Amino acid sequence: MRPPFRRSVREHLEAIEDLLAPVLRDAGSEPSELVQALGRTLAHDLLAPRALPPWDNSQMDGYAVHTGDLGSGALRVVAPIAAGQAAAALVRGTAAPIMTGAPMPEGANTVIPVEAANPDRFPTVAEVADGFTVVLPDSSPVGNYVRARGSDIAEGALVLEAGTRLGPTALGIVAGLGLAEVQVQSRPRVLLLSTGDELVAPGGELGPGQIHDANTTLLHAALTGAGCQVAVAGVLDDSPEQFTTSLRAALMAGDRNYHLVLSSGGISKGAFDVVKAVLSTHGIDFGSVAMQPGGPQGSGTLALPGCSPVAFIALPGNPVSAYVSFEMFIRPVLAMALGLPERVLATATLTEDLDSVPGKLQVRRGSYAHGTVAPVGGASSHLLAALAASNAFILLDEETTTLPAGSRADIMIIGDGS
Ligand SMILES: Nc1nc2c(c(=O)[nH]1)N[C@H]1C(S)=C(S)[C@@H](COP(=O)(O)OP(=O)(O)OC[C@H]3O[C@@H](n4cnc5c(N)ncnc54)[C@H](O)[C@@H]3O)O[C@H]1N2
Ligand code: MOO
Repeated sequence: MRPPFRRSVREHLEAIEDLLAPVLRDAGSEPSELVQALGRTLAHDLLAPRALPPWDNSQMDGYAVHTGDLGSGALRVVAPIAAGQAAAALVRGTAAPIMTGAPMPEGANTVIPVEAANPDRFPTVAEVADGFTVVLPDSSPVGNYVRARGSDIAEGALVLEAGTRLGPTALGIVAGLGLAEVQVQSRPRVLLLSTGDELVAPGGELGPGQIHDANTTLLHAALTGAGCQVAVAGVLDDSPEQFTTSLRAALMAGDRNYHLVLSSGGISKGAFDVVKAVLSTHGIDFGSVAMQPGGPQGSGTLALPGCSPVAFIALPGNPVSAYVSFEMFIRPVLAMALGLPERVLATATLTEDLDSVPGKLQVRRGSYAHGTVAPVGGASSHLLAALAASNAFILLDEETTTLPAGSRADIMIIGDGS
């Protein structure tokens, strides 16, 4: 057992990075169908297996012609080329009706939009058979309204880099290149547990002194939103023996190969703080971080006899403390590993005075809009409704003890937390 640590926010973030980043790097990859890959992270660089467009094609409904035939009077119109057809070579001195996306016939090097033709329409089949002619403008640049082969992406070019988070546009280009599957990073597998004999699952009846378990849902949703696959162990018993037995059973159940175990509660100075009591002798360091809320923290590689070693992060039990800790220490590491957008840091004009504890980063909850941030709720870490009404954290650094209304405050935009 090591003595309790005292860390700055930066030091604790570095400790979590050191713990988690190597584990996430080795999480492996798997194939995924395209829409199922939405929000997942590309495992390898993706090179274009073919050029896009795969051949020169028309950007307009019009006439495909050779520029050398313009300005020499009416041209005989030949059979039209539709999208999805192979085009016959253009005979010099003729004009081929061509539809948007249809392949350019060999021998044609420009497209005249139908609106610029005289007459400004396409002939019927019978008119073509009767020798329909068209008068086109005297000149047109070579390549006008022609979408050249490979002008979107050349064959073999890098389309998407490994680590790209796949959104609709990335998936669109993958589909456009004709690929039905994409190799994505496997989701980190997280085992989530809460502690506290006072906790009852949502939907359950409360006995005296009991409250509903908010953290399991809060952290489950936050982890899922950050690209993890979560297994819920539920609320483990507060007695050290029962806790150890249940934790071992949870680690051995399911597919077992967790990348991270995340707990909330049971880590401060209470008489029943079981997580700290049991795990400090099994490889987990506990201590305090200069942050409020989220002061008590634990982290390390859990070495429970009979179980494979696994990264373990112990968050404090107050719901706001647990969520702030997730945002400050866990999400940034997941974001780095999975290519998630990082939280935006900005400044905003504060609407009311705020006080802060010296020596700690104070993380207050706020509502941010149009360059202004209004504190929501007080500093207390049980204020779950105020957290839900916030879209930003207001960050008051270690040196700040008071920040008056009207001053610029540092904020971190969390949106709806997803
Ligand atoms: N003497 C001291 N007491 C406390 C200290 C301290 O330094 N000295 N630190 C306080 C701070 S700060 C925090 S944060 C909490 C952290 O306590 P624990 O991690 O041991 O958490 P618990 O005691 O189990 O619970 C704290 C609080 O949160 C509620 N809780 C816990 N889990 C859930 C859950 N899943 N869903 C909803 N609410 C939950 C629990 O009922 C308690 O009210 O310690 C302070 N005390
Ligand atoms: O850190 Mo506790 O998180 O201040 O409530």
